[in-house]
Parts: sequence; structure tokens; C-alpha cells
Amino acid sequence: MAGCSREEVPVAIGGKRQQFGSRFLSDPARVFHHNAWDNVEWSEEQAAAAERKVQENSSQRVCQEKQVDYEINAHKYWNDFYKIHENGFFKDRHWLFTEFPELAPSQNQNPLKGLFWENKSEILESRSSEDGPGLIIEEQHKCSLNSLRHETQMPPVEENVTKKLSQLKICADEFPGSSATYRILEVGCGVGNTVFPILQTNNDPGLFVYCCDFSSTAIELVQTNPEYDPSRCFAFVHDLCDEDKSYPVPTDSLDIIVLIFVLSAVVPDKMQKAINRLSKLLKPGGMMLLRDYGRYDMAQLRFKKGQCLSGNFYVRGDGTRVYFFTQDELDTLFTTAGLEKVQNLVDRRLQVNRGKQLTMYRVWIQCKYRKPLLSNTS
Ligand SMILES: C[S@@+](CC[C@H](N)C(=O)[O-])C[C@H]1O[C@@H](n2cnc3c(N)ncnc32)[C@H](O)[C@@H]1O
Repeated sequence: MAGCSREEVPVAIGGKRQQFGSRFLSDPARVFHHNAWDNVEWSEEQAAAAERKVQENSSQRVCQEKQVDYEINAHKYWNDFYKIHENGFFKDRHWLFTEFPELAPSQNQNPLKGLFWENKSEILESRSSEDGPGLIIEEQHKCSLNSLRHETQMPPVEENVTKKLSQLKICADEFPGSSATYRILEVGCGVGNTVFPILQTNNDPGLFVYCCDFSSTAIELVQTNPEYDPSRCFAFVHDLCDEDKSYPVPTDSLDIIVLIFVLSAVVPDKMQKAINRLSKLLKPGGMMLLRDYGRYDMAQLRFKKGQCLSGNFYVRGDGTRVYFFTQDELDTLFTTAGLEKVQNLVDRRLQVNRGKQLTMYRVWIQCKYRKPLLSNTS
């Protein structure tokens, strides 16, 4: 498959990892002097040629019957993928921490801790008046079984009462990581190439990492990895498009949600609801971090006629699917879910195969969106 990450590890210069966007090609004659160049400007002809290529490879769509199969059996195609590749395909990404320092803030620099506690009284006040007492996250964590019994005896008369009760239920169940002070969820975690570096790098004793994937094969590989430590991590099978299944954490409980090359694997008309649901899980001040394929990435241009499912959405030879985003589309998805933009950048890299003298134009989008302290998505 035209996988996401064999090629995406930034090069280390002098042993020191460079952040994306810091090596520029000013002299085209030097193109083969390095493995990769950042922020490469596309000429008008190159953009037009890419557009033509996409029009051409989108001109013939996969038939409806097959489209339904790819959707219904999406998790099976990914299971097959992981049965073949096991841990071998996606490389570990220690570069994560240069791009997303939020994944391992040193304890004193925890960006949310300060933000959250400084504004705690403001949050408590606003949420109390909005939702009534007992719904604020601190309260949820402290709630007693007695209060739960009292609450559950009352007949739920409104939808939001039902919602409150289900949140209290999670509380009563002592959800995994309930005593943690910094909670990260990775959605579509695959075999843990983001999760394990986080667990290795972030030594905050209050850290707890959740990770899920709809591929049970991938989750099994995470759980059987010698580095999997259930006291710091909880891996579970979950389909982020499944509206009927809830996540094993209460609303407003996560500091960070990570989406790395996963939203692109979801059928476009289910993306918004998936992001809305995730947004609810973030604490006020919490952040969603995304890195994913951008429009006209080399992988999109390489698709052949007959692999297109819908606009900019394709199926690979192994049955896994991929969408290619614009920055605006991602902005709409996140802001519609009530989040505020912190970063939305396009990373245009020129990767070079020096041995074969080949150039490959990659387009990735990186986003950080924050849940406002005064949430309007409840
Ligand atoms: C391209 S891989 C990326 C894996 C991992 N994030 C990484 O960067 O190594 C996409 C992952 O998303 C998972 N995935 C796709 N659709 C999903 C869905 N609806 N719910 C949960 N996981 C999904 C796949 O099983 C696969 O592991």
C-alpha cells in the first residue's frame, strides 16, 4: 500500500533532529545534496500538472457495491494489513516531540496544567451555571457511589439528564487512568509507533496514555508489545465512526488527542461527527493534534484510474482507503466541533532518493486545535 510513513522521518543533521520546515532549497542544483527539503514552493506548472493528474485518476469511480464493501469491512482490510506487516511497516516517530511538544511537556511546563488550574474557578463557575452542579470534571472524579445511587434513582426526564448519568457511570466505574493528571488519547494508533515513544519520553508520573484502533490485530500487537505497561496505558479496540459506542473516558477529561494519518482513512461523510465526539472528550484548554495527507501529495498523484471512491478519496490495492485534505477542510472540521485554531500548516517537502536520483513531492498538513476554556460544545 502507499503507506504513510516509511518516508516521513525527518533527517538528523549532526545527530540533531531538525524540526520540519527548516531546510530550504535555494539552489536547485543542490537538490541531491540532502535527503529532504522543506517548504518547497510549487511552480504554477507543477500545481497545474498535479490538478490534471488528479482529474485523470478521479475520472473513473469504484462501483457502489465495492464502495459498500470497503466501508463495512474497513477494519478487516486493516487487520489484514497488520497481519502481513505486523510491527514492520510504520516507523517509530521520535520527531513527534519536535512537532508536538505537547506530548511530553516537562512537568513544570505542562501547557495545560497552568492554563487549566489558573482558570479553574472560571471554568467551575461557567460550567455550573450551564450544566448544573456535579457535571464538572473535578466533581466527576470525586463523586461517590452514594451520590451515584441517589442520581440513578431519579427518572431521566431529559436527554441531558441521561448524558449526566452516563458520565457519572464512567466515574463510578473508576475508568482506566482516572487518577492521572495528564491524559493523552491516540486514535487510530496502529501498532503503537506514537504511543510507545510517548511512554518512553514523557516521564510525568501523572501521565496516562489511551490508544485505540478499530483493527483488533493492531491492538493485540500493542498489548503484547513488551513495552506495554497497563499501569500507564490502556489500548482498546474502537471504531471512531461508531456513534453507538462511547470512549472509556468521561467528557472533558483529556488533555491531548492525537490523530496521525488516521482521519484520512475515514469516509469523508463520517469525519465531522467523529471529530465532534472526540472534541467533547477534551478538557477545556485541551488540544487535538493532527498530522495527515495534504491535497496533491505524491501518494495521491500515484493513484491509477479506477481507485477513486469520491473526490480526493481513494482505495489502495490492499483495500485500505485514504483522503487528501486541504487546510480549509481541516479548519472547518475542527472549528465546527467547537475548537480554536492554534496551528494549521502545510508541510511541503521534497524528498530525494539520492541513489536513484528521484524527487518526491510530499504534502502533509499539521494542525493543533484547542478546546476553548469556556466551552460552547456541551
Ligand atoms: C495510516 S495508519 C496510521 C497508524 C498510526 N496512527 C501511525 O501513524 O502509525 C491508519 C490507522 O487508522 C486505523 N483506522 C482507520 N479507520 C479507523 C476507524 N474508523 N476507527 C479507528 N481506527 C481506524 C487503521 O486501522 C490504521 O491503524
